[in-house]
Amino acid sequence: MFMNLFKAMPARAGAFASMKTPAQARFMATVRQRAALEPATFTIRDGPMFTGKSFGARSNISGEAVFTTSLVGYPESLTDPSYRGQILVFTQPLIGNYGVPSAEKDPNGLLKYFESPNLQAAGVVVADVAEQYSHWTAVESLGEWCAREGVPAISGVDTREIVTYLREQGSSLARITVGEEYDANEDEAFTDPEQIHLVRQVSTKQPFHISAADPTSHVAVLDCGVKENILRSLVGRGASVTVFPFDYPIHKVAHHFDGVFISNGPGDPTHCQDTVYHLKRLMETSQVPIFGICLGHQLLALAAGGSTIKLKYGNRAHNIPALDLSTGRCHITSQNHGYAVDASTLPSDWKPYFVNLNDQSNEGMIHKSRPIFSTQFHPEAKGGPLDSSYLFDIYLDSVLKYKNSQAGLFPQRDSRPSPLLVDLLAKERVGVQPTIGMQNVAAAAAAAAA
Ligand SMILES: NC(=O)CC[C@H](N)C(=O)O
Repeated sequence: MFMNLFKAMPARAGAFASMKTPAQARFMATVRQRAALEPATFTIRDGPMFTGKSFGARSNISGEAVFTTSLVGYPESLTDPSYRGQILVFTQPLIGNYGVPSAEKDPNGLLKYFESPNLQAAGVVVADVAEQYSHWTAVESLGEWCAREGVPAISGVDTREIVTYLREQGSSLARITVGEEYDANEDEAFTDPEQIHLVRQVSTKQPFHISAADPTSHVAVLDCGVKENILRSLVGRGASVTVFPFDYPIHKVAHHFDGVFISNGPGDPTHCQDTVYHLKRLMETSQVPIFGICLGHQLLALAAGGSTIKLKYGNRAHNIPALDLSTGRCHITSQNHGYAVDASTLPSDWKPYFVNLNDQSNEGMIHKSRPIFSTQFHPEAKGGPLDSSYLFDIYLDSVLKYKNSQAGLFPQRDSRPSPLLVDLLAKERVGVQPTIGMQNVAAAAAAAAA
């Protein structure tokens, strides 16, 4: 709609020249800004090329093109480390109308509005970007944010056609090029994120600690690219968390904790063989309750002896029905994944916990006799439905039970983190490099300052 208006602008510009109200002035400013936008192309390898307008960073990138059908939550999705290396295509045609919030932190030191400190997706594709935004939390537009973070973004393309293609061909490598047209039909023009250890890029390099206000338990979190709302969901329910790098030998420290949690994260789960081994050893040597989400679910399944598969185009949406096989109740769930656990490979002491009612893919598993379970969907869902957030309550109930049972068995045991350790540990992710785009922005700034 806006694009059509834009096309009509040159003929009508004179008619607006005498407008005076602030709203009209803002409108004119937007139109002028849009007129200044550079052309950009979105090219799918061995597929079609789409021409539109750049509204983000002036750089070229490639990555795996995936699509989400979520209607809201673009600041959360774009800062979700699970999207590292991916070009995110939004099927919701108008994106950006409520702007982008700040990196403000809550009283626990966790980001209030983002899922990680930086924009994680490699690129952004929308049909129609809103340059005018309005929301009480907004501090900048989607375009300003993408430009500041070094992430290219393209609008004015037919996302229906892109998604139809991706649904038929499956997730594909693609490229965003800003400026004049570019022949990207050469293999070297496309980086395949599947060849990159993405979890290593997004995981904290050193442990960090977040204390709950009035802690009742202490949980060890394996950070494979943890979403901030997972930490909020644990800390908000009274669990202090110590967050470890994804390859930390968690089985060696688990006896200091009341529970272990395995986070979401980007890429192929089979890249994380160290984590899989540590989880296997953890389940052999400890009775500690374990909960895994998304990549965490896939890693736990690999550690249990199961296997994972790559889905044709994945599930990325906020309204996917998942049936709880233990209760027969269906939950509407938030999802973002390209891989799935092959439920037929689960060993006999495990059973499927949830199943996807759209495509019958596995949505979770649960141990038959121990407090260990995991879900493919996101019970912490931000944005998205909160139907399944009760799983955090179930997990933390088992954490408290375990804590009390251990106190009975080992009266000297104290799982509270030592004040000295809490003091020494960082309070946020350590040494995580932002996306390549952001690194380019930082390098350019350093070069300009030199
Ligand atoms: N959100 C996630 O943790 C994604 C898991 C994994 N990278 C996948 O795409 O399946």
